[in-house]
Formats: sequence, structure tokens, C-alpha cells
Amino acid sequence: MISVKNLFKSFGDYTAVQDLSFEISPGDVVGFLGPNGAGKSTTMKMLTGFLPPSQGDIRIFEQTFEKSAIEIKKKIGYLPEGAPAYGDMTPLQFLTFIAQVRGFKGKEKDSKIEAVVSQVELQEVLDKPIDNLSKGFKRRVGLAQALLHDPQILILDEPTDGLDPNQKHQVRELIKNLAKDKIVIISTHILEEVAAVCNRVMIIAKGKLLFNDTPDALNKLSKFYGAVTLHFSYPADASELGELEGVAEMEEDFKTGRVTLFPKPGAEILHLVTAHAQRCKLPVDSLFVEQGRLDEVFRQITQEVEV
Ligand SMILES: Nc1ncnc2c1ncn2[C@@H]1O[C@H](COP(=O)(O)OP(=O)(O)OP(=O)(O)O)[C@@H](O)[C@H]1O
Repeated sequence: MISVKNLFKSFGDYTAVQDLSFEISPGDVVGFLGPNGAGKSTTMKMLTGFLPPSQGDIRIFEQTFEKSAIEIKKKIGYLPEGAPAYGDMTPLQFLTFIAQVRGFKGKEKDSKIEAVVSQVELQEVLDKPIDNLSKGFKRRVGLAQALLHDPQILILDEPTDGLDPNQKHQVRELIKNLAKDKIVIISTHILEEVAAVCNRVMIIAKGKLLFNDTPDALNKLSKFYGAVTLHFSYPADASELGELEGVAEMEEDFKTGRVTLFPKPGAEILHLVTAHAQRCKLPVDSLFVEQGRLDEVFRQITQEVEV
């Protein structure tokens, strides 16, 4: 369990993290979202013991960094932003170095390295200098060092940043396949990542925690949640759709033939819309219920915050 109470971090006059409080339990995969400069990396650095807080309390499985820094660090795997590594080392040399720092020796060291190399599929680049590797492989080396000691807590700062779609998919699959009792915290700018791997979302902006709930609860804040969108194959009069019982508002895009109907609070409008479209023989190509748009809610939540 990670328990954070009233956490602050200032750099000179600037307060990067303001009064954060939250708890994270084993099994939680948390997507940590926020605009540039929101304070995500700073918070992660405090959670890993890399930066001391200016104020506040961090407890990791009931322990504090003041009393038990080494014990806590054994439980945490951390991938810092940009996946820094020693570029003139090969992945094998780097992972050997990390394994030694983590206190592994002999056969145990070799088997830890072997396991993580196979887990993140580094075999083909093991003996090439890290500086010469592609971005995707560099990121995998970073992940390997974070996973090597099979930590209970994984803190990954933008693990898929700059990766191509295939590599993003691989990293997400890897995260999904981790033991189900771990705590995983991932900072990201990619909203689809949250839906793909996380069961919880925390949004911060200007150092303040603005949202802390499930991805589904975030979707429900979207004005598009439960809306019905239709595409017409040729222009048609959709005005009667906007007057149906339960429809609060209608948006029409005449160029694309798209019509979106927003329900009144609590109303379900799908069956009324389909029945009307059939009755009036509207030229409907496609019709679907919107799940909510994360990018729209993200903008709404993060733009409202005051300094
Ligand atoms: N060591 C430091 N000294 C001074 N200011 C800092 C320091 N580290 C971070 N900051 C400032 O604190 C704020 C939060 O930075 P942080 O890196 O935590 O944001 P972030 O949410 O991770 O952003 P991004 O998404 O761009 O990585 C920024 O304004 C940043 O310039």
C-alpha cells in the first residue's frame, strides 16, 4: 500500500506539487495524467525516494524513507523519464551492474538477468552498446532494470513515450502481464493508454490532484457519454431527431453527415433514435452509443484548475 498525505514540493518560490493525498493498493494500475509541468515526474521522484518532499508524509507498506529507505527501495522498480542508462555499456553489462547494485550474486544474479531479458525480449541486442540501440530497445533496457528484482511496486515515467505503435503495444502487454498483486503507476500523456492498461486514473495539473477514480468514472464525466452518433450516407433532414423525448441537444456536421444527440441527464435515447431513423427511412450508414471522450474530459478538468 502506498499512502500519501498532504504532500508538497517546492523549488525555490515555485510550488511544483501542492497538497497531494491518495492511497494506492496492490492490484492497482494507476494512470498518472497531467499536462506538461503538472508535477507528475516530481511526484514520482518523491514516491521513489529520489527527491525529499518539502512537506507531507509518504508511507510505503507502512514504512517511511526517513527510517527505512533501503528496505523501501528494494520493493520499488523505477523507470525515470527518458529511460536513462549508461550508453557505453551493453544491455548485458548494464543489467549486470544493476543486479550487483541490487545485491544479487552468482547464479541468482545470472538467473534474474536471464529472466528479465526474456521478459522484455532483449536477446538480440544484449551485446550492442546502449547508445547504438533504437528508442524502443533503449526503453526496454530501462524497463528491464526496473523489473529485474521483481519489485512489488513499479513506477514508470512515460514508459511508451516516443515508441512506435507496435512497441507501445508490446510495453502495454508487458504491463498487463505483470503479477496482478503489484502496484503499478504509469505517467503518460496518452489517454488511450489509460483505457488500455489502467484500472485507476489520477489527474494532476499545476501540482494539484483533480481526479482520482476509475477510467469508467472519467468517461462518465464526458458530455459525450451515452450520446448517440449517426452518420448519414447523403444529406438528410435530422431536425426531428433533436426533438425526440430524452434528447437534450443535437450537434450536426453537414460536411461529414454526422449527427450527435446528447441525452438529458439519466435518459437512454438509443431505442428512440433507432426507431425514429427506421420510421423516417433516414439514410443511416452507422449509428453508435458514445463511451465518452477522454481527451475532452481531460481538457475540461485540467483547464479549470486555478494556480
Ligand atoms: N529540480 C527542479 N528545479 C526547479 N524546478 C523544477 C525542478 N524539477 C521540476 N521543476 C518544475 O516543476 C514543475 C513540475 O515538473 P514535472 O517534471 O514534475 O512535471 P511533469 O508533469 O512530469 O511534466 P512533463 O509531462 O512535461 O514531463 C515544472 O514547472 C518544472 O519546471
